[in-house]
Amino acid sequence: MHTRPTRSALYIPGSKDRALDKARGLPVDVILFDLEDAVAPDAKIAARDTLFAALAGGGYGPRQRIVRINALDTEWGRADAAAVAAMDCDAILLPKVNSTADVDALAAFVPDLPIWAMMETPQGVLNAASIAAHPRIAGFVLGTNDLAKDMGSRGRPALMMALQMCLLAAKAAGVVALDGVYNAFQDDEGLRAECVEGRDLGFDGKTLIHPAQIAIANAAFGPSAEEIALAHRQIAAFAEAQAQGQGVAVVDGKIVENLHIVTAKATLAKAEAIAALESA
Ligand SMILES: CC(C)(COP(=O)(O)OP(=O)(O)OC[C@H]1O[C@@H](n2cnc3c(N)ncnc32)[C@H](O)[C@@H]1OP(=O)(O)O)[C@@H](O)C(=O)NCCC(=O)NCCSC(=O)C[C@H](O)C(=O)O
Ligand SMILES: [Mg+2]
Repeated sequence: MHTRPTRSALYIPGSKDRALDKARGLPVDVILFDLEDAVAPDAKIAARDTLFAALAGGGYGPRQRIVRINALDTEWGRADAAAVAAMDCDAILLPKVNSTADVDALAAFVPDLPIWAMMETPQGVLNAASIAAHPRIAGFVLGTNDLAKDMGSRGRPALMMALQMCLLAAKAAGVVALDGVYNAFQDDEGLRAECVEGRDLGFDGKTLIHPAQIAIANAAFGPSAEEIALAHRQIAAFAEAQAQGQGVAVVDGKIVENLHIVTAKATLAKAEAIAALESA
């Protein structure tokens, strides 16, 4: 189980001082400092220095700091990787990962940092299982815009098989899986519905493009008060059943077996980790 909360992961353009500064006070679990698509081509080289200085300045607290570089086959990718290796961050995010060869290539530049993979190409999705199992991979981020572009598809239902293939691969390998962004950043109801859907599919959190999206993702991907209360009741009922020599308890008319207790304990551990993060 992953212990650090990843309910919300906000992309921040690595070129924008104001947004980089604003992020220090945002209640987000993960910051995705972007050198790729959020940065215009003529600003990419300067963005490396801007981001290096922002990270060196600190102030991001317990949030996970992950830097997305440009792909290694672009004119910026290799220099980005070398620059990120010297930055004060928690992980590096590689876009458009097609296979483990891409991960190996990046690993040569950054011997120490955990690597996260953007899953956003048809080839990458088909190779999801081997990419997730790569020993340097710590997480998947779904790139639903690029994937839809490459697929020539429209709408989230058309991507569902790809999302689930990436999820299966991530779960089998025990790495984090974050859902793609919701582009209509002023549509709260649409975002909420997509967060709930992503949570129910099994994603660990949602990638975001605007600070106004954070609270919605945090609420959807964090355990609710009802879920926490139910977990306590399941654990207590199961302990009582066991004390009476039973292997099954009943709570709210539903059976509770050992496997449900594993989930209940995971819910409580997640709630504790979120509380610790929010009080840090
Ligand atoms: C989407 C935006 C362009 C909207 O910008 P803007 O109109 O300026 O927003 P606001 O005026 O509402 O901003 C209010 C304040 O919030 C700050 N802000 C805005 N966005 C961010 C952010 N992402 N992080 C931190 N702070 C942010 C503004 O500076 C304002 O602050 P203040 O001036 O103090 O009031 C904009 O939100 C934006 O650029 N978002 C990021 C876009 C991005 O990162 N895109 C790339 C990642 S998504 C992707 O690549 C998908 C994937 O690869 C795929 O294939 O699917
Ligand atoms: Mg993309």
